Amino acid sequence: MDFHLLNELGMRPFFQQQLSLDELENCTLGRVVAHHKSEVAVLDGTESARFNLPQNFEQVCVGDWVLISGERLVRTLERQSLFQRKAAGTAQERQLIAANVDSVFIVSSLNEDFSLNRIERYLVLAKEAGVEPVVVLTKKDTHDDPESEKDRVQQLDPLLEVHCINALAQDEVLVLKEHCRKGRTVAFLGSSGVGKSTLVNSLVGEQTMQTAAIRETDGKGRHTTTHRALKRIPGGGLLMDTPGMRELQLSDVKEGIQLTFAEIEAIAANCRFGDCQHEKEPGCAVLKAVDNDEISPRRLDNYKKLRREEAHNSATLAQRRAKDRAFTKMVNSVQEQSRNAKKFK
Ligand SMILES: Nc1nc2c(ncn2[C@@H]2O[C@H](COP(=O)(O)OP(=O)(O)OP(=O)(O)O)[C@@H](O)[C@H]2O)c(=O)[nH]1
Ligand SMILES: [Zn+2]
Repeated sequence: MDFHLLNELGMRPFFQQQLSLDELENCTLGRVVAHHKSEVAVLDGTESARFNLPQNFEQVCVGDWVLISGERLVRTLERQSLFQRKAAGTAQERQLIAANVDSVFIVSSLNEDFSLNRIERYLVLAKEAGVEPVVVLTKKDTHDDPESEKDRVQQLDPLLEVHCINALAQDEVLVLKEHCRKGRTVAFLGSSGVGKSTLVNSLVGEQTMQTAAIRETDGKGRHTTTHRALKRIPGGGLLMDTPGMRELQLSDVKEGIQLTFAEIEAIAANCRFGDCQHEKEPGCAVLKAVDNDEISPRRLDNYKKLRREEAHNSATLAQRRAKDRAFTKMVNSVQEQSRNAKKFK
């Protein structure tokens, strides 16, 4: 195995340590750059090859490291980070979207759409996935006081990396280069029109991006091209570009919420009631912190809203139906009671 080439694809001790001596000697490693129904395209340095997914093979996604023996996929290595989505309404089925991303750029433009709530929502997704978030505020050139907005974002978390740039200016985009260096994998989150493609183009250059396609051979040695969800940035790392990133939902993200709103969760430990909803319960430490200006009302509202959405989306279809049935039953019984009450009047 050529570890120098693999390192450029993101190989590091965390993955290497998972290999047995036997595997080190007899297998090769590759990174999944595209995933079709029953096939994956795997890059092992300069060229990529397609492999059939054996039946009963564990779920694989773009960004995964896989172990290969000859023409056969052996196993997937444990992931360092994972973006995933639970298929709507089912308990176990999950859809893996992107594995082993190192940094995710949360892009938000400094115009009317600018919203701390939305940034917090993306922070939840990043933290849940175990990926380092970097907030990038674009369209700095169109705003009178961009630094004040940057300060507001910084207040969400003093340790958060926040940049404020004009995405069209190549020299300003350089602040993100460190994240895109060789061996690093980056991804983008953000609404439509905020400047994600502009950033990518400024980072890698439109021309180079198009020519950066790596040759791929199929089993018969023919060269083919497929849509790659993991692309190499010329002279740098890898760019995760899968449509699934746009469809991430707030389901099964309890931990992401806890990490994003850590200070609220810590204060909530002092509420009188263990199940305090921080609405108007007596002895609520969170509401007291809002009164004392320690937590902004906006942030508390968004925390509650994201928690409700999380709970709703995480409920399985069966659970939702059961809830609906319980509700109907309750309504019927109330109606019956009221009818009976009238009867005996
Ligand atoms: N003035 C200015 N314009 C920008 C900046 N960033 C992006 N734009 C412009 O905003 C528009 C939308 O940018 P895109 O890069 O296409 O946005 P996107 O996030 O990729 O949008 P989708 O592809 O829909 O997800 C384009 O016309 C860009 O030229 C910036 O920092 N300053
Ligand atoms: Zn409370």
